[in-house]
Amino acid sequence: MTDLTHGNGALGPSGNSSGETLEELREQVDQLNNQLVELLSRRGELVAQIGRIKSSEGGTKFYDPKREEDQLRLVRQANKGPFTDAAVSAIFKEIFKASLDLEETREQRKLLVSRKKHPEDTVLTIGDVSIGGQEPPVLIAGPCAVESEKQMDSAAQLVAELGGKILRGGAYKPRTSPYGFQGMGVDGLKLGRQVADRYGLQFMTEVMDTRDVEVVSEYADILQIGARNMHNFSLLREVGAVRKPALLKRGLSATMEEWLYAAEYILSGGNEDVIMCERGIRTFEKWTRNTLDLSAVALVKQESHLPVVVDVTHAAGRRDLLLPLAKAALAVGADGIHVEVHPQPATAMSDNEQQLDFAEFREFVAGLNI
Ligand SMILES: C=C(O[C@@H]1C=C(C(=O)O)C=C[C@H]1O)C(=O)O
Repeated sequence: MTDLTHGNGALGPSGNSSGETLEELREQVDQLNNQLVELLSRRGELVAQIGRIKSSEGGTKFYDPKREEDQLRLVRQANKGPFTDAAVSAIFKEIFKASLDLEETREQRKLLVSRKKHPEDTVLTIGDVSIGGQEPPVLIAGPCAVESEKQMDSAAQLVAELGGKILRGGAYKPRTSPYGFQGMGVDGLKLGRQVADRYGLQFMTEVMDTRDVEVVSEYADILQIGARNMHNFSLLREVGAVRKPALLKRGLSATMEEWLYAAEYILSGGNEDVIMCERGIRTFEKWTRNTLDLSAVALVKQESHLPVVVDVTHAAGRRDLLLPLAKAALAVGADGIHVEVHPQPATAMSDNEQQLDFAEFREFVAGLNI
């Protein structure tokens, strides 16, 4: 700074005392701007070179807060005013931010979930089930919660008979009230596994707690991450560290970007087998429990290579809309439908309003024609 203002004589004595006109002063400011831009460009070239060295050494983290802090200290020492140290620091922080963008090339900034990184559809193979790409849509069905051997056995038998491939059933239930049925825990996991095996189905169940990821992985074929846990980054990381497919429900009020970033947590941990599940979002509408966001299904399929399924049960929260919504979901490209079915929904320990009984489920599957 001192060099620029005094060293090369670009500026004469400042202020009106010099007798310079407004135009003359502005002319000098314009010249200085040009010099500043030239210096910034030279600085940018150097930073880009530093970025290339970091990449060639295998680095993926370009941000170096200590290096930035050291520079800020030197800059403050060099500052002779009239700008305050705080003002000069703020300007340099902006320069560091813009410089970081130069270091991280576009290629490196592409997300693992993105089609830009991975243009082909991801097709997951789970046992004898394939999901995604050109595969026919998959039916995921079962009770909301695992409640008993009898309940699970009858539901699984029907799901298998009607062509369902994946049996669902919660052993750990995220209930609004702490006094609501919380699930059977490990006993529920064991029951789900046994019954799924009995009918040649894959078993999907929710994992709510990082401490349960190991035990749930032991019994389940697919780990479900519920809408309320989509923002639970510790859980996402934990699921990213195991080698079990995960079904990631969209959070109640999550944007598509937040939902994709949540999936990125899992993929970046090394677990590439993620199924996205749209389950309705919270809106002002009261006649449905949630609003099914079909544009999210179509758009996430465009933006990402991951399979997308639609949970029609939670999307609307009412039985009369399940079939039309499921048809619409398939029409916009969903890779599967998720629906809850229970032998006696009226006495179910959770979600009585939404689960289909067996007759309704038969009708639903017949209407869906998958
Ligand atoms: C250029 C570097 O990388 C980043 C950008 C910096 C800058 O613009 O000065 C400083 C530290 C890093 O956050 C570096 O590490 O030197």
